[in-house]
Amino acid sequence: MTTFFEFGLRKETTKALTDMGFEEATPIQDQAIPIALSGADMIGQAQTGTGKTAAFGVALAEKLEEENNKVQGIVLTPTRELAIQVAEELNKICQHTKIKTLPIYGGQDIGRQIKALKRGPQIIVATPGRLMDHMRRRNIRLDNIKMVVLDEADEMLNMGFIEDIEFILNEIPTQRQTLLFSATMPKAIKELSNKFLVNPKHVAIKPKKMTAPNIEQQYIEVPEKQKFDVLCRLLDIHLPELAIVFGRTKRRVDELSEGLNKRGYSAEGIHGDLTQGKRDSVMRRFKNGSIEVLVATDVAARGLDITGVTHVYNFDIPQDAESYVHRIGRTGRAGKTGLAITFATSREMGHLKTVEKVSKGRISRRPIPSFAEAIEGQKKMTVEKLLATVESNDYNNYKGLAEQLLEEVDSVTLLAASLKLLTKEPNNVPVKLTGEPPVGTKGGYKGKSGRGGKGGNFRRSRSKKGNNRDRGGKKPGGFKKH
Ligand SMILES: Nc1ncnc2c1ncn2[C@@H]1O[C@H](COP(=O)(O)OP(=O)(O)OP(=O)(O)O)[C@@H](O)[C@H]1O
Ligand SMILES: [Mg+2]
Repeated sequence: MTTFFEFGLRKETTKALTDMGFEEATPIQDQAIPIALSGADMIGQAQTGTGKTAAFGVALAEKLEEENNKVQGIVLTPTRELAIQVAEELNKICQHTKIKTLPIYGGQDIGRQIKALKRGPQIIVATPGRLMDHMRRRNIRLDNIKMVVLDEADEMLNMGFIEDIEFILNEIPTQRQTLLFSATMPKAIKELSNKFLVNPKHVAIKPKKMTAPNIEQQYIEVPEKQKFDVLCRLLDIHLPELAIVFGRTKRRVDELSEGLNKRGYSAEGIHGDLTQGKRDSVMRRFKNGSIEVLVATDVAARGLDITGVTHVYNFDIPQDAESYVHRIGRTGRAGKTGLAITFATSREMGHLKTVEKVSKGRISRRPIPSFAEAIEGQKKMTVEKLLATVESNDYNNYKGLAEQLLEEVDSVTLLAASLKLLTKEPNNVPVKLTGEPPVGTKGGYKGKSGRGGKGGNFRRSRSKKGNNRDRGGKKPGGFKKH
């Protein structure tokens, strides 16, 4: 394994990486950093959670001029949350230099962004739609751009951003360096790279399977109507630190988060119809642990790096293998382990097998957990909490009361009653979700063909019919959301 010192980086960059706790380069960093530093165009592919951000971040930190207050680097991301996160990571990597990174994305006050742009950031991390707004208003000059990074390039194509990306790239001087990153690289990427990259070097850390090795993958065959109860049981059994539950549509996400709250879980939803303020506050509270379950559409499937996500639940099976790989990749990052569980109805079993085959991982079958197992899980949690309180030594105010009670009731009875009180027994508050058609069968959504990978027409035509899936930056009528 290579340490960052071996790349011959300037000391400001190596110091920042050390401050960030990075000791050795990950395999993608090991291979991509020297190529990016050499000035070559590059296509970089490596599994989720393996440090692609820092791979291009280090190159940006090294190659841009800190004394020059013109925008010299642009990173495009498919979602707003990812733009914010990537900008944060780049600011960390550049913390000992004068290089500043600004995220610009839809839904945020444009006046504020204009002011921030005037302060002269060297790097901009943007969603395509909002960057184009600024370009049209001439708030941003792109003639000093030296390096362009397309993060999650394939997703930007899936979302129908192809014309926007072409428009943006056509406005940037051609002597720039262009880098393209993702964990998945479907064929459509080839056309884009043929058009906009010059003799790109391919760096692919491609193990046998697309999914990261430290994610345990399971599925449960469960009828649509039982999914919600099964999810609650699993949450009680697994006791995740933080969990992400993926639902297919915005309505689904709303109904699921409402239902989970009714059953006593602290859950919030995130999807593209919420205001940016709400999206930001949900993400903030999830990151700081005040929400335990994030319910999300695919808007949260790509790139998000949230420490503490131990479990991912595909409440609705993803549309295709790529979506599966990215969704489950929100756990098991940076060497940590994670558990991903996918629900499939009997009619979706064929689709599940296809996802398993294409992603080349093994998804093992698990039975529907019982109510008794759920109670056992909760009891375990109570005992853990109780023992932690014993350890903390912070109960002396209660000792007198305990002695009084022990004069009346025997110790086992008292403790058993206390344990019952402390245990959140699974409740059965009725929760009704609107049914979703199965994926991969007639009447449902079709795997790949439904993604509109090339032209993006899918997105627009579906939205006209009132589909409320969450892939797509363009509202009917051609407005852009991102
Ligand atoms: N060399 C390193 N040593 C230790 N941790 C690292 C290193 N490089 C990156 N990380 C950490 O690993 C985590 C995942 O990195 P990152 O988000 O860049 O992954 P990614 O490859 O872009 O994944 P995805 O495909 O999901 O976008 C981050 O928390 C990051 O800070
Ligand atoms: Mg990433």
